[in-house]
Amino acid sequence: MFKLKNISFTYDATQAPSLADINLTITPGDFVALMGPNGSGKSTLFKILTGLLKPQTGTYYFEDKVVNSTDRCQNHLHQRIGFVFQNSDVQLFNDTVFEELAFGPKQQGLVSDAVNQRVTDILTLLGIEALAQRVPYQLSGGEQKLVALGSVLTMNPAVIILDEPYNGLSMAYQTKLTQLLQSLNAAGKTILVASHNFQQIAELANRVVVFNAQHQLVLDTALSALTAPQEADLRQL
Ligand SMILES: Nc1ncnc2c1ncn2[C@@H]1O[C@H](COP(=O)(O)OP(=O)(O)OP(=O)(O)O)[C@@H](O)[C@H]1O
Repeated sequence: MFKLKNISFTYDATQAPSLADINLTITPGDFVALMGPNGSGKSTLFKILTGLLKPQTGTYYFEDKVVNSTDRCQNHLHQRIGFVFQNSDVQLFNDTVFEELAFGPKQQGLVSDAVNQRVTDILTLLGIEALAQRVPYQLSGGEQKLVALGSVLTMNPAVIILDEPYNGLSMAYQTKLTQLLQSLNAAGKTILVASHNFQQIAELANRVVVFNAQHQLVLDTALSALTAPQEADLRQL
């Protein structure tokens, strides 16, 4: 599904790369956790995968095609990949939560009844029906995170990428999110999650990819194959 070959990315030519020579393959149905210290490059990788940033070197393949900057290619990424940002407020721009969740399916060309049904289903699934007519930017951080997730789910993407999705969520919603992501993965969705919380990761993912402070990918393994010292290191992140 995703294949990265020797990808490097630098925000500023005067600085060291934020991602250094990354090779990574992700297959459909994978549930991958990205871990690593602050600033190691996890969000940068997500922005490359979603087409928001273009790597200076290396090749990025999505569904066996080289990703380039053409509108067609970018639209394809946008249709197939849903991205819940670390700061959800940056991705909410509609006047109501209902409109926020309706925006994606409308763009996909769904008729009005189908859009309304999808939005209602996702509001119910997330337990946020009471927020439907609220203004997104006036919501709490946790509420905004749920709305951002909802706006991704209404598009029914094949891949769901979540950057630190548990931040700001109450315990009840953390549990709900874990169950939801498990059921989405069981239904065939490919899921990538960045988190610093090994405990949460261990309940979810089947694979862990780890970056170091030098922005290199230093470990890529099944969670079940982690050694005790590796697990102890991940619990410190
Ligand atoms: N817009 C930007 N301009 C310049 N440098 C940036 C920018 N965004 C990120 N960086 C730098 O790129 C590196 C990787 O940052 P990134 O946000 O990808 O890390 P991260 O692993 O997601 O961190 P965290 O766990 O803190 O969220 C860091 O050194 C960061 O300072």
